[in-house]
Amino acid sequence: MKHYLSIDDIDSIPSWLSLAAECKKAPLKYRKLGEGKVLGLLFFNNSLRTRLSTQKAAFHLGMHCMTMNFGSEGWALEFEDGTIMDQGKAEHIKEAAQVVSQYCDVLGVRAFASLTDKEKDEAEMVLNGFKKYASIPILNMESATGHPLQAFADLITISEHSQKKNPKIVLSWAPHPKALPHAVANSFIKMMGQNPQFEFSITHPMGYELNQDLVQHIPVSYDQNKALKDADFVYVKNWSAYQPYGAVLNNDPHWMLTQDKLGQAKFMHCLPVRRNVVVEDRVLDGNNSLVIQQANNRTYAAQVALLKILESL
Ligand SMILES: NCCC[C@H](NC(=O)CCC(=O)O)C(=O)O
Ligand SMILES: NC(=O)OP(=O)(O)O
Repeated sequence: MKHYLSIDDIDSIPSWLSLAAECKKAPLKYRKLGEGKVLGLLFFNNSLRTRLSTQKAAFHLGMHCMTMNFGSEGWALEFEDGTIMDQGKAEHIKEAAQVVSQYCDVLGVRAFASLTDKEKDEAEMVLNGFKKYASIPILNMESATGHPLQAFADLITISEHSQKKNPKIVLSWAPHPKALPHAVANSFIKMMGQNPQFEFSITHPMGYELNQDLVQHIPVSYDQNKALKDADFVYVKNWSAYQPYGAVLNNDPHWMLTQDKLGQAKFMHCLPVRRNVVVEDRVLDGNNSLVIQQANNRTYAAQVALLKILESL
């Protein structure tokens, strides 16, 4: 039984990429594989793309899909062991995960970072709670520390649009009114770092350093203009500070991505994006924006991950 919890669960990036291309060309080719199988999707947070693209991927594979907005419709879950449950939490993860495992063959879970409790977030309390107590494979649909379906869709998009063998790819922080998780940036840097042919770097204001265990030797610049020079792909994302955890330190509007800064590069963002805060209209409405293609590739990223899981059952 295989899970898709992080991009470390990809056994071979080239073979996943070619399978994604195959699924994109002939989406129904593997429709027998999931026949009679049920995919359960539990959302503890909002979603447009992940919910619909994963359902579409399941449809392509012949699976039946059951989706629940768990955060608003499920019983509030307790994750700690040995708690006296006389407060707000009505159900323990131990029962919930085992019960769901009887109804489903594969389980997708979306559970963002709290951004208040670093220890629980880093321990992936919700995702790993389901992994521990469910008896079926788990698909990460954005957890506290990673968004591996997004990162794989981003890699598909870059491979489709790259004119060069060694494209220059820059991840740039941008302002945002809210404190946002690190998950998208974390999985993206991990994915880019695994491809030595990419000339990859990160730019953000001082204080927005990401988890050093993931950044490792990837070059980081505090000078956005310098970092973006001659880039082929500019991936924009806001994240809150990692230290102090979850803080919004700086909302300098000068970090918004403009057409002038983008130049000839392709623009990428996972969406949803706040126009004229994160990126100006001209970029999103221009010919160099890949955001719609990225969202389309979410279907094939999910399809490959589900296909690999189904093959392992
Ligand atoms: N799944 C893609 C991104 C989800 C989330 N963004 C958000 O919550 C944006 C919400 C807002 O703009 O209000 C994030 O950054 O991890
Ligand atoms: N990019 C992404 O995961 O979008 P949703 O949050 O809408 O699913």
